[in-house]
Amino acid sequence: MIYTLTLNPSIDYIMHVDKLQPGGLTRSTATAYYPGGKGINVSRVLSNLSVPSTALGFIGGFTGEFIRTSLKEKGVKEAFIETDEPTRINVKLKDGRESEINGPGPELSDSLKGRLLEQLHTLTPEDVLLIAGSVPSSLPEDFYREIAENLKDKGVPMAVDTSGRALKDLLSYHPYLIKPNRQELEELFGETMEDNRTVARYAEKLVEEGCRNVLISLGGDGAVYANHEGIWFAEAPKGPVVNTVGAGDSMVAGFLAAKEVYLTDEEAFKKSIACGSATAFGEDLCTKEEAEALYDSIHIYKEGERR
Ligand SMILES: Nc1ncnc2c1ncn2[C@@H]1O[C@H](COP(=O)(O)OP(=O)(O)OP(=O)(O)O)[C@@H](O)[C@H]1O
Ligand SMILES: O=P(O)(O)OC[C@@]1(O)O[C@H](CO)[C@@H](O)[C@@H]1O
Repeated sequence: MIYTLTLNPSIDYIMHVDKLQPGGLTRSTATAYYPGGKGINVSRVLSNLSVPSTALGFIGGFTGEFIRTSLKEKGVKEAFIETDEPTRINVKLKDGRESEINGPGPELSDSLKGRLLEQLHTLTPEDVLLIAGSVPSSLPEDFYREIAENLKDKGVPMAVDTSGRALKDLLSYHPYLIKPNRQELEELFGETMEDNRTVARYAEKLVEEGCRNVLISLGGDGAVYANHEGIWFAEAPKGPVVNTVGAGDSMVAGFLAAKEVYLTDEEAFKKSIACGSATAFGEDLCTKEEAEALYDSIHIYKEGERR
């Protein structure tokens, strides 16, 4: 079973505006709301791709209830731990650009934290644990490391989509998959990476450090994928960009879904791009059909081989 962990879920409240009036009243032209948080997005896309998963993390209040109900309707299993305070609402403002205001999330006590660690201890090497998103400020900054340390002797494969200190902390635990975007990769190595060849060298470095599958997402520029057998490049399909929130999560879901049905690494890479771009081209996270429609148009090539 794939378990997705979202420490700080959200309702994503999308607000379209013609022109934002800072300090004044702006009337939104259209709104929508979706269950959000990176792990939850991965679970939602997995469900669209007919791959079961269980969503874990902390939720609470009326906002948490909305997430529970939405996941139930989609047939996503969940085993959330209830918080006293409500789950946060993250505002995604669209005025031709995309601006995001993410809430801090509820206070999480030591006892809630302990319950999560106990829950995670029941996972087995046949499972995959996806760790995604920021660590809420009420938890220790190195909480992901604590989780990894706790699972160290259990052989649970970990897929990681986080940034900064949390990402750095997890590298030494040899994750099954990591998916930094360009900015997160630059932050990790303290280098600016202008071209994809440079990105590839750092992806290779991460493989040498023990990450089994390294997916670097490059937004509209596509992606780079590295494992112990080589490095692949892909351009992103061209299309009308409607919403990139969750594009990276869709990418992770596409990769994990492909590996669940034993597709090759190259096919998994292609599927990850198809899912990421299909999400970027739609209002909500991609459906199976939307991702399939893009799959054949994606050309990938291996470093050292003819394009
Ligand atoms: N403008 C775009 N055109 C086509 N595809 C895109 C575009 N932006 C994103 N994508 C697709 O989505 C994938 C992930 O995008 P990106 O690098 O923006 O992830 P991210 O920064 O992790 O996103 P997020 O954190 O918002 O989920 C890309 O590899 C690509 O396949
Ligand atoms: O605050 P975090 O945990 O870093 O990110 C949360 C978030 O921005 O990430 C998802 C998109 O990837 C959204 O659904 C959600 O609002």
